[in-house]
Amino acid sequence: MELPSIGLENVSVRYGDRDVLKDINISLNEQRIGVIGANGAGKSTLSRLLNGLVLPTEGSVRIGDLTTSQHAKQIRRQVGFVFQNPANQIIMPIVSDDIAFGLKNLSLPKAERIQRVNETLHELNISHLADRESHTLSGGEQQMVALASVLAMRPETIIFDEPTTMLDLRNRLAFQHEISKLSQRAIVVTHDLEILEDFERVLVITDGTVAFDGQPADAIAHYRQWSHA
Ligand SMILES: Nc1ncnc2c1ncn2[C@@H]1O[C@H](COP(=O)(O)OP(=O)(O)OP(=O)(O)O)[C@@H](O)[C@H]1O
Repeated sequence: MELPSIGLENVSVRYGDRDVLKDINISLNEQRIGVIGANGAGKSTLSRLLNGLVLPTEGSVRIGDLTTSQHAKQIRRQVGFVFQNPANQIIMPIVSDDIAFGLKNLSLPKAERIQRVNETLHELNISHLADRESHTLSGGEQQMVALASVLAMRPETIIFDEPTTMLDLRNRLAFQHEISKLSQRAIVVTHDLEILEDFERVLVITDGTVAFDGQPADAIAHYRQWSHA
């Protein structure tokens, strides 16, 4: 799969008189990218910029030839987002309907929609949840269903905002395995440093800037050192 380059050029995000992200310039071409840093550093804001959920106050965010300010709708199809709180993402009362929901917008034939739902449930080892009422799921089960809904859409890039917070060890490993298999690009915001071990690149965000950008082990060492200071 040819992955479009993601570029942030002179990007700042301001809320009121507060600079949450400050003049960020980065180009993302890797397939597995982690984003770590302290609470409130700006990680979620950065991740939300990448599919146009947040627009820059200054500068531009480019996905291939498209910019989030001008091509929000096209970019939403290319860049999926798995929210930290799955309750924000699950829409339909029954799990399999929820996973099928987004597929309707892709104009796929019904048989293919059903097949994709089943395949995705199977890949994530959650086929047993297919007929469950969404509101009766545990937090971790909801997180897996939210993940399935985005995976079923097969976007080129998937952004995960703290995807493992509610997962037990087994589901965390299933998630990690799923990420390692993806042909898509995954950008993962997390406090769970272990899941980034095999990633190609990790950004450390400190106070609205990219304080470190490199290999996972070096980025984690930088973050640990910063946290102890
Ligand atoms: N819509 C908003 N309006 C005002 N301030 C905001 C808004 N969204 C985020 N912020 C502020 O911007 C800062 C960065 O928030 P962000 O959610 O990006 O941090 P984070 O690094 O993801 O933190 P955490 O690890 O706690 O999730 C925080 O101080 C937050 O309060």
